[in-house]
Amino acid sequence: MRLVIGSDHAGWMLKGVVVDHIRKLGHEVVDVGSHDDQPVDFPDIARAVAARIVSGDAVRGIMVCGTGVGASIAANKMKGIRAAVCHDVHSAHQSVEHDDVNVMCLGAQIVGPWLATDLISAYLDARFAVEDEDFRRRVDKLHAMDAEA
Ligand SMILES: O=C(CO)[C@H](O)[C@H](O)[C@H](O)COP(=O)(O)O
Repeated sequence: MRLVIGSDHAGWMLKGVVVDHIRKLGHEVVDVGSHDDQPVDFPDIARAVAARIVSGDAVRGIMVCGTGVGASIAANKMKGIRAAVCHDVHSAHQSVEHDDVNVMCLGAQIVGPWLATDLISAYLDARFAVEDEDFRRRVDKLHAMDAEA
């Protein structure tokens, strides 16, 4: 899978761990920064991550900030993005299976590298249950909300 990943200054160190893990799993990574601890605004990076998905350049994304919260708020402003903070393994896979989440957000101030790699594995192994009528209908309603906005 081709993935896009981004972080702000609070998340860039964990982003390095995440990128290494994703590559070890055999996925391709587009890294849109940050590459150091110089302060940057998470909405700018979230926009860059989201844009790659909306354009079709990447299938899914991962965004790391201090808490994951700002990243998810910002990414969800972009049409076609379903972003969620996932700090437990169940949410990391169910958010894809039921809700077709396409940007997982992590908080580097909340999760350590070991949990982060488990979360990434669960997220990347998961597939949207497109055959389930209820899940499909709910996600279609999200698409409709995007179209209305
Ligand atoms: O967690 C975040 C947003 O939800 C950000 O990554 C920052 O950590 C947070 O906004 C704090 O900002 P600061 O410039 O690092 O003090």
